[in-house]
Amino acid sequence: MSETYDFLFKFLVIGSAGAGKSCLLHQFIETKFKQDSNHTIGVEFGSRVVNVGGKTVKLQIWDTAGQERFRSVTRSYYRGAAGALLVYDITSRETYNALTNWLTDARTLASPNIVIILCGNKKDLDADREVTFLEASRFAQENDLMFLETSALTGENVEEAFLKTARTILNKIESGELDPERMGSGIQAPPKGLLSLLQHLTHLQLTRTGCHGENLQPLTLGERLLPARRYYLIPWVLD
Ligand SMILES: Nc1nc2c(ncn2[C@@H]2O[C@H](COP(=O)(O)OP(=O)(O)OP(=O)(O)O)[C@@H](O)[C@H]2O)c(=O)[nH]1
Repeated sequence: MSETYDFLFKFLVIGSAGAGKSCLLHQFIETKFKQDSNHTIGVEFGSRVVNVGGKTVKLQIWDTAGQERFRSVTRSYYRGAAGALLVYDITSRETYNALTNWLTDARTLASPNIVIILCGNKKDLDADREVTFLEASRFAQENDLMFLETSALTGENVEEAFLKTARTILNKIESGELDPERMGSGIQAPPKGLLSLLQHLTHLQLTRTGCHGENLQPLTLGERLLPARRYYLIPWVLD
């Protein structure tokens, strides 16, 4: 089934293990709570086409593993992201304290213009709260982030978090602050080139090892293939 859309935005979901990233993605894509969610290994992938500000936008969402041991793998997926959900668990101060590290990674490894929304997840567990709304909203303000408290369990504010981020990116495109033509902006028009058409149809992504043989990275359009590198086709959906 072919889809048409005006823009494709690459999104990341980042934050500490157990904050509820996979459940948020699942709630957004399937409109239901993911029971028995296990730790994510590396990255998982989901996509959904939404209407924002009169435009059709395909959100290509990468759900990353929060566990430290996957950090080097997940970091290689940051490149070219247009938006990110930075997630902590309102019942876990530990996940809140780690936000600064996640934020530094996002700002340095993704595009400098990345639009980030802070999500205080597990809003339904208010009785066990360790982080107040006020404290987190101050953090968001100081760090130029949008902010919502969400619940992947009840679905509260989940759709809003993704749509608010997409709307902000669109506004930046319309005001000229973001250039969708710029490589690495995380924004694409529908697939035209052979590489993106192949990826779009097969859900396989062409990746390569980095300069020193480390981390798999997605290939960008127009990139030349080099004999010293190794190339792999990997599925977009990893679970
Ligand atoms: N009550 C409640 N529980 C939630 C919510 N979101 C996630 N959970 C639970 O929190 C646990 C972790 O959720 P995951 O979505 O797997 O967490 P994650 O951030 O993807 O974790 P990693 O993949 O290890 O990085 C699971 O037991 C979920 O059932 C929520 O909004 N409310």
